[in-house]
This record gives sequence, C-alpha cells and structure tokens, in this order.
Amino acid sequence: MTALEPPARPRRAGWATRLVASRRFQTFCARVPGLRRIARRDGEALFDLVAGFVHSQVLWAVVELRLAHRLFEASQSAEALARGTGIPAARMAALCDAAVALGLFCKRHGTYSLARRGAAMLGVPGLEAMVSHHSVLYRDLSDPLGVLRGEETELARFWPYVFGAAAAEAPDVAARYSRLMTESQALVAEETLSRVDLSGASEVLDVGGGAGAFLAALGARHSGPHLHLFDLPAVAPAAARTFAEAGLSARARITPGSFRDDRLPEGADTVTLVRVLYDHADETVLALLRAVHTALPEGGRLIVSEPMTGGAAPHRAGDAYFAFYCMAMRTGRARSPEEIVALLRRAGFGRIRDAGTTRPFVTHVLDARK
Ligand SMILES: C[S@@+](CC[C@H](N)C(=O)[O-])C[C@H]1O[C@@H](n2cnc3c(N)ncnc32)[C@H](O)[C@@H]1O
Repeated sequence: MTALEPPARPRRAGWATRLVASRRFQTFCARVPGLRRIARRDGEALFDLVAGFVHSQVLWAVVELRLAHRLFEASQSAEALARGTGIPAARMAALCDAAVALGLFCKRHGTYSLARRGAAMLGVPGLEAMVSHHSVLYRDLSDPLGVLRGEETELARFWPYVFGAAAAEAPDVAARYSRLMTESQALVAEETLSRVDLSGASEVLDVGGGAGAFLAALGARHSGPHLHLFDLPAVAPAAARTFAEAGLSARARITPGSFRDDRLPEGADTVTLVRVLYDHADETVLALLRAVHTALPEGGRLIVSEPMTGGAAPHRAGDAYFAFYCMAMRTGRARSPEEIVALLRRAGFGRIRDAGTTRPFVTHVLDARK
C-alpha cells in the first residue's frame, strides 16, 4: 500500500490460497504431472528465498578474496586460488563450486574460470565496493526485527549525514562514503541521462551532488550546461578534484553548505537530486523540495533520480532491497514514484512526468517543472 492508497478491507484467505497451503494438496501435486512442475517451481523459488542470505555471503567471499579478478587473469585450480588466503584447498573448492552454482564461475576438469555473469560483475562500476560494504548491512539484518522496530544500527553510522550535517564533518568519513557513491554513480548517471534530456539546460545545480560524479558525467555528455554542485563542506574537496580531473573546472563551481540549514544557491534553471531523498524523513524531504522550488525560476526543472519502490505493485529491487537498506539507515525510506510525486506537488511543482527506468535496481527518474 502507498501512502496515497486507501487500505483494502481485510479478507479471509480465498479457497485457492487455503488449498495451496494445505500439506495434503502439496503431496497430491507432487504426484500429478503438470501440477508437479508448478509445485517444483514454487518449491525452488521458496528455497531460493531461504538460501538468499547464504548466496549473498558466497558473493561477498568471492569479492573479498578477489577471486573474479584472479580468474580474469587465468583459469585456476582451487589449490592455486587457496594459496595465501589461509583457507584450506578443499574449502576453497567448496566456495568455487558454490560460485559455479550461482552462475559466477565455470568448472572444467577441476579448473575454474569466469562465467559470463562473473565477468559482467567486473564490468559493473562500483558493484564490488557495494558488495564489500554490505557486511555492515548484513550485520544489522542478522536481527531484522530490530531493524523493523527502528533499533540502533551500524549502517546509520556508515552514513553519518543522516543525523545532520554536523555528524558528517570528519573528512575521512565523508571521503569513505563519497568514494562508494562515486563508484556506483556511473550506472545511475547513465540511466538518468538516458531518461531525461538535459542538453538544453543553462545551469544544473546538483544538490547533494557528492564527489561530483553525476555532474562530471553530465558535463561529458553535454557541452552546454554550467555545472553547480551543492553538498556538505566535508565533501566539497573531493568534488573539486573530480572536476579538475575531468577537465571541467572552468564550467563547474561548488557551493558548500547544508540544505537543512542554508539557502540553496539560485541561478540554475535545472536542479537534480540524485540518491538524496531516500536518505531523509518526509519533513526533511518536503522542506528540501520547497527550497528547490524557491531556488528555481518560473518554468525551472527538477530531476529526481533514485531507486524507488513499486507502490501498488511492490518489486524486488525497491521493496525487498532498497526499502530495507533505507530502514537500516533509520532516517529515510525508499518511496514509490507516486509518493514522491505527492511530495513534489505539496512543494509546489506542477507538471510532473514519470520518466521511469529500465533498471529499477539502479534508479528511477521523475521530471518536474515549477
Ligand atoms: C547517498 S549520497 C548521494 C551522492 C550523489 N548524489 C550520488 O548519487 O552519488 C547523499 C549525498 O547527500 C549529501 N547530503 C546529505 N545531507 C546533506 C545536507 N544536509 N546538505 C547537503 N548535502 C547533504 C551527502 O553528503 C551525500 O553526498
């Protein structure tokens, strides 16, 4: 249910649901061809849910030991891969077999090589860094009820700005989270810029723009727009480096500040909020959207890009992953496009277009006009 939908009246489970849930019916299905196939598929899907956490840990171990990189260099035996890891060869073989089963590696005559999916993993910018930092989320999710009840989490400390600008003052902490965001930004920028055309913008203000990766991608794609980044003071030096390295310093400027405490700079005809809203509570988001509305000229444009939930039709990426990730961060939440549209309307935005996504696990884009 989204915040906009009235709740449906509670109904008792229908006869079909009660039938499928009965042990006798399941036993019957296992014997009847046709039904047997459906029952087996359901069984496999349920088992995948049961085993999902273990699959993630296998992936985490593969990333941590850089096995995909080593197999990219040359196919190898488990003995060779085990050397220097402190893991016995037989256990390394078990890990590699698990990676074969998950479609990451291939195995031939006891030698392992990269499967297509394992190779693709190396080609996805930021994926390995994302997997690595998930150890923090997994520790929190070892007590999912605690996360659901809103108890303290380790992940919230990983992203200290969720507690306000002052919490994110340490440059090393800001550098750590900015690096992770920068590495994963390439796909987000690619998806966002394929959904909306920003070539005609005169100045784009990226609020919460982090280390500048989104503006750098925008600047590389379109030569017209001036680039303006707004983020916390601890993050600004990394953005300056990004622009210098991309040869964009002459087109780019940076305003350090907090959107909780400071006015947003004016002058941009387009504002972007990329992976910012889901970190914050509704009141903070509404205040930020109102501030963006004030900063924009009449007809100005706001692009919101971040992973969203499915609303009336929950989906795996938004509802079973990002919603729980945000919950573990404690302050924000993943929202459906409809919920963000409602907040945009309350902030004064009129024409709003859902620019959609082809990859909901990367981002989803909304395009609004003042
Ligand atoms: C999840 S990161 C996204 C960074 C970048 N937009 C991206 O997608 O890679 C959220 C960003 O919002 C910034 N941020 C959080 N609170 C802020 C505040 N009060 N004022 C300005 N920026 C803030 C953080 O420093 C961080 O760079």
